[in-house]
This record gives sequence, C-alpha cells and structure tokens, in this order.
Amino acid sequence: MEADLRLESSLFVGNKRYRAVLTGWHFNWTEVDKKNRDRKTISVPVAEVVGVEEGRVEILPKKSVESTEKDFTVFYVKRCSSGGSYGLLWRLGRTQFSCPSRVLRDQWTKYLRTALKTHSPLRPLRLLVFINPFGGKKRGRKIYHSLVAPLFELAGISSHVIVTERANQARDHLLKKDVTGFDGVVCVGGDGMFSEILHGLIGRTQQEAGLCENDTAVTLQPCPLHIGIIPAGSTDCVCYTTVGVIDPVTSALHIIIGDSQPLDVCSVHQDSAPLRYSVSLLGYGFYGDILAESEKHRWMGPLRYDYSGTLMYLCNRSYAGIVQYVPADPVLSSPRDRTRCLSGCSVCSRITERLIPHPSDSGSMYRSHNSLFSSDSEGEWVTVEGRFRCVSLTCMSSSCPRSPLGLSPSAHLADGTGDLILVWETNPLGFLKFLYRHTSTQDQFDLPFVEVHRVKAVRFSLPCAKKKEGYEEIGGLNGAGREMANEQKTANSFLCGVCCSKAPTESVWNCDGEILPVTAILCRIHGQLVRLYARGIEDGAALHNCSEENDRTSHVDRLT
Ligand SMILES: CCCCCCCCCCCCC/C=C/[C@@H](O)[C@H](COP(=O)(O)O)NC(=O)CCCCC
Ligand SMILES: Nc1ncnc2c1ncn2[C@@H]1O[C@H](COP(=O)(O)OP(=O)(O)O)[C@@H](O)[C@H]1O
Ligand SMILES: [Ca+2]
Repeated sequence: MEADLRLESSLFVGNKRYRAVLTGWHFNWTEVDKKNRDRKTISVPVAEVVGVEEGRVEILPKKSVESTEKDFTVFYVKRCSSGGSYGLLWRLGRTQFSCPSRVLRDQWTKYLRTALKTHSPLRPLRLLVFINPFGGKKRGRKIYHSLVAPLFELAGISSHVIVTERANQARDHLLKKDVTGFDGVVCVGGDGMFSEILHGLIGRTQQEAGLCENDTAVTLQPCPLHIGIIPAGSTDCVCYTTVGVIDPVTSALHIIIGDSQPLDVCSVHQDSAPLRYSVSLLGYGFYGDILAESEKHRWMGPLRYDYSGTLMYLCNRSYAGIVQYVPADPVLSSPRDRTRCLSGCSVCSRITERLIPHPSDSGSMYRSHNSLFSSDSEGEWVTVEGRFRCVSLTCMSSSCPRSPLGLSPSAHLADGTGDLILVWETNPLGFLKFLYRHTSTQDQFDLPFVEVHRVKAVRFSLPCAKKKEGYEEIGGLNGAGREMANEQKTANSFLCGVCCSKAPTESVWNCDGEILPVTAILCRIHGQLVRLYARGIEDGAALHNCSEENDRTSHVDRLT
C-alpha cells in the first residue's frame, strides 16, 4: 500500500472541533478553537494504533455506548509512569470521534486500517497461547481472560489457547505438533514457562534446519516465530528485563503492535544430560541452592524465594570450582561501563548488522559470527579456580522487581555476549553487602571478592580432591578473598547448622529456574537466537512525549 497515505478533515471529540491528519506514519488531531487557532495536538504513531472500531466503543470494561453512524473510535498505546519500575506502563488509550458524514467516517476507518497493515508488518494475526494455571499466584487464567483476551480481540488477533495440564506440555507441543499459520507463541506464566517455549521453539527450528543442537560448534538457526510473555509467574525476570515493568496489559500491547526484540541465548552443554538453554540466570552456588531449597516450598508461591534466600544466606556456603571463559571483545563494551541497554540500543544494533543475511553466504541463512569452537580458539580460554560463593552467567541484565537494575546492570539483551559474575568465598557481611547492592544503584562489582567478565563462552568443572585441599589452605586463588576466608570458615560451620547438619561439597546449577542434573558444563552464547514481542526498556524521556508526540526514544543511557 502507498507509504504516502494521507487523509485530512475536521472531526469532533465531544463538542470540540479538531483538525485530524493521517500521514504515512502518524495520526494527529489538533484542537481548533472558535477563532480557528490551533491548540493542543495529540500525535499517535500509526504503529502504535491498536484498533479502529465503528461507533463509540469501550473495552476493559466492555460497554456498549450510544453512538451514531458518523462515529468511530481509535484505540492506541498510551504511556504512563510506572512508579517504582524502570520501564513505562502502557495503557489502552481511546478517543471517540464524530465525523460530519457517514461517508467520511467510512473513509477514516478504511484509511486507518490500511495504514496499520502497511506500517506494522510484524503485527500478529494468529497466536498460540499457553497458560500455566499454577505459575506465580495461580492467576494466569484470570489474567489472560480478563485483561489480555479482550485486547487481542479488539486488535483482530485470533488465538488458540492451551491451558497446560503438566510441566513441559508447551515445550513438547512446540517440538512435535504442527504450528503452521501461527505468527507467534505467547506464554502466560513465569520464567519457567518462558523457558519451555524457548526450548520448544529453538529445538523445532534446529530440527527443521537439519542441525544438531548438541554440536557445540554449530551456528544455530534463529527462530522464525516471535515469543510473547504475559507475566504471571514468581520472578518474571525475562519480562521485566525486556519490557521494564511486570504488567499484563503493557505486555499484551507490545504483542499486539508486533514489537520485536532480539535476545541472546546461552546453550548449556552437559556430557550425560540433555542440552539446555538459558537467558536470565545460570547460577551455581547461592542461586542454585536457593532454587533447590525453594522447590520444597512451592506452596508458598513467589515468597518461597525470599524464604529460601534468607536460609541460604545464613548457611553461608561456598564451593570449589574451576571456571574457564572466553572473553568478549573489550572494545565493544564492558560490564562495568555504567551504560544501560535501552530500547534501540546501539551496542546491540552493531551485532544485528553483522547477523543480517549476506548474499555471499551459502548454505546458512545467517552469517556465522562465532568461530569460537574452532581449534585455534582454544588459546582464548582464561582459567580461574578456587572457592566461590556463587558463579553466575547471564545473557542480559536480569532485572526483576527484587533487583530493578539486575544481576549485571550494563549487560545487553542482544549483543551476542553474556556476563560472568564470580563471587569468591567471603564473610557473611561482605556477601550481604554484595546482595544488598542489587537493590540500589551502588555498583555490586566494586567489591574485592567480586569479578565480572563479558564473555562468549564458559566452562565449569569440579577440581580434583587434591586441588580442593589446596583451595582450603589458601582460600582460593583470588588474593583479596584470602583474608576473609579464615573468618568465613568459622561462620560457615556455625550458620549451616540452621538448615543442615553438614554443608554439601557441591551445589547445583539453577538454569532459569530449572535444576540441572550435572555440575560440569560448557556454555556458549548465541547472539539474537530468538525474538520477543518487546522493544527493550524505554526510558522516562518517552513519557514527555506521551500526549504531544507519542514517539519512540532510543539510545544507550548512562547509569547515574
Ligand atoms: C538483601 C536483599 C538481597 C536481594 C538480592 C536480590 C538479587 C536478585 C537477583 C535475581 C535474579 C533473578 C534471575 C532470574 C531467575 C529466574 O529464572 C528463576 C526462575 O523464576 P520463576 O520461573 O519465575 O520462578 N528465579 C530464581 O531463580 C529466583 C532467584 C531469587 C533470588 C532471591
Ligand atoms: N500445568 C502444569 N502443572 C505443573 N507444572 C507446570 C504446568 N505448566 C507448566 N508447569 C511448569 O511449572 C514451572 C513453573 O512455571 P512458571 O510459570 O515459571 O511459574 P513460577 O514463576 O511460579 O515458577 C515451569 O517449569 C513449567 O514447566
Ligand atoms: Ca547479551
């Protein structure tokens, strides 16, 4: 359809007269006073128009309002401050217009609908929706049917809804059943439910491409279907990090307008167990122990993590391990550069350019950007070993309501790297300081027992018994941690009596909320392997444009 689609006329909202203009990209209406002077203008990008209906229509709650054949209603995205969160809340804006004639009304509705189709190519028409009825506070079904379904209906999206009856049903469905005709898959639940969709879609895409997922050297194919997340879980970290708020209506609106946010994914290879993927937290030690403990207390709902977190903090455990990593290019970015990955991030855009299809590529649709596992890359591995309070790897900042800036505040959603956070054995007060800084803007990496590295791959293994004894002697190979280690040993044996008679010598891996069955792993980050219906966190500046110029803002912002 024509990019220069244009319509202009007088319209009424209530008893006020407006000059309305639809240009290719924007729908504006400007109040005109009795002396024909322009007053306030409201401008909505066509890409953010949710739907156009004949008559005066109200939804959420749905109401029939008296209207004439000259009326039409436009629904669009309206931004509001989210109070405590970093992102912006999106709400359904609605304006009811009256035209001088029915013919003009029909022209407006036709033009607006055409503009929508033309300017939002990724808007979904058909969605496959999985609801976990037991996630979070068990409100998934209610959230979907009362807040999300009416919006999908308004936007003309047809959805096939499956309420899951068992764990992994959504993953298995995506791996085995026909999904032809769907534009995207939506999960209503938490990070565990998102993880099911992630595994199902990545697995299916590789099967269809004839690729072996387990091969650590293979360049995986990006998934063609978008993923939408309606938050209804306990941590909702993926939603918070990619949208900036935990709010079903905001997420539904991002899905409707077909926003597209690429996301890095970490593949976790384990010798004797199936391949896993992670996007938010791959954590050994503290976060692994919290997860293992919290599974015993699922009945507590989201509070199980606070309870288990307190218990595991008191236990003050540390574990021996060998960590190896391949550093990412330090020229591109650093985990301590105090920047934040925001909507339209320029660091992530650089890798997008490298991933776009190239005419000279044969066989693979995407240019391989990862020669990591070729024989000559062995020399790139850096090794550290000793006793750790926790070892965490995250592909993104992993922010959540508990930690609004996240595990690694300057990590990027789609730059093809992950951040490896090493917390060496330390005393309980030191570790509390580290944890507490996750709740403020203080730098959690500016502590002598903490290291952070931007990486492309990580290996973890357990040391042999002799090496382990060595760590006990010197408190790990990290000089700064040594002094604290002696104090720690006394504290450890005392506090661990709270939950167990003897502290275990090995922890488990928490892989986005799933316990891995083995300890030795090899991880590799795959740049932009999946796409979400999101756009990254919009900063507060977008709010100034709320009514005047409801437009996108995009840049990398500096942390203050
Ligand atoms: C003194 C106060 C200290 C508070 C420190 C808080 C630090 C929190 C960082 C949380 C990062 C969360 C990363 C996301 C993990 C999820 O994938 C996982 C599964 O979520 P779900 O499926 O919704 O249940 N959640 C967890 O592993 C819980 C971690 C809780 C840590 C307190
Ligand atoms: N019907 C079901 N019964 C039991 N478990 C389920 C069901 N549907 C999904 N699950 C599993 O529940 C786990 C937790 O789901 P999630 O939606 O992430 O909630 P939460 O955030 O509270 O952990 C996921 O690992 C998922 O595989
Ligand atoms: Ca990343």
